[in-house]
Amino acid sequence: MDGNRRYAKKNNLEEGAGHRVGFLALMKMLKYCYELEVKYVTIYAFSIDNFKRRPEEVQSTMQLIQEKIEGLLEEESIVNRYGVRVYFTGNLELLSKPVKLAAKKAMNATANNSKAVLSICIAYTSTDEIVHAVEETCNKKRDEFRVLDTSGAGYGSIDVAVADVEKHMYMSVAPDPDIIIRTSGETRLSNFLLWQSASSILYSPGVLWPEIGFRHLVRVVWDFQRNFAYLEKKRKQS
Ligand SMILES: CC(C)=CCC/C(C)=C/CC/C(C)=C/COP(=O)(O)OP(=O)(O)O
Repeated sequence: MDGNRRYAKKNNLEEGAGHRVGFLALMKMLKYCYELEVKYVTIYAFSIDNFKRRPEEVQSTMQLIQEKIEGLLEEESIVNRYGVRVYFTGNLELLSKPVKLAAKKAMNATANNSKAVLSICIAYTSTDEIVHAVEETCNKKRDEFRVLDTSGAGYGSIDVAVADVEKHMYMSVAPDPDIIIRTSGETRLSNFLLWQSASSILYSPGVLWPEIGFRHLVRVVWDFQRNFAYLEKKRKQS
């Protein structure tokens, strides 16, 4: 969701207002996705690098995020209207207690929703996710090995498969994305889903996030559908 602050500047608004309009754009885009029956949507709400912003900015963005997470639980929210299960994926230990609590409450409250899945990447970077998953995998393998190794000969080498690591990814709650949309004409992934995006197509409309609309979504879905058969063939060959 790139470009909220630039949108605020462009329209002579306060910085925080850019994020508020950005949130409205997010709700609008989610509605379009669910109407088009896109089952999995993942959003990059706040990266670990975003914590390096000015402390007042981090605090006000986090306050907004907390307020909006709590709003997701209202009866008329998009999450409840479309039966969406919400996951917060990231290093949640880096969040303040109230934000962490709000996130956990939202995950519990939507746990029985099954029509779609919304993963909200918060306190997330892909490299952190990979390191965390590798660490968890090694710990698990070591424990399994300990149980099996009665010889006392030590560990030797332990095999690790791609699927072992994937099981421990925060994003194991959703399949790899077909499409990644990053606004503002930026084509960098900025540490978002690096592992999962090996076969994704990247679409980068030149508008700021709050300016995104239905036409951008339709265009990329249309493009994806046209190329789907070709992409599937390529995937199977590789
Ligand atoms: C519950 C929930 C999902 C809340 C989401 C709230 C929300 C819209 C957060 C966006 C925060 C963010 C860092 C946006 C990127 O724009 P930027 O600040 O990098 O803007 P710039 O590219 O113009 O600098």
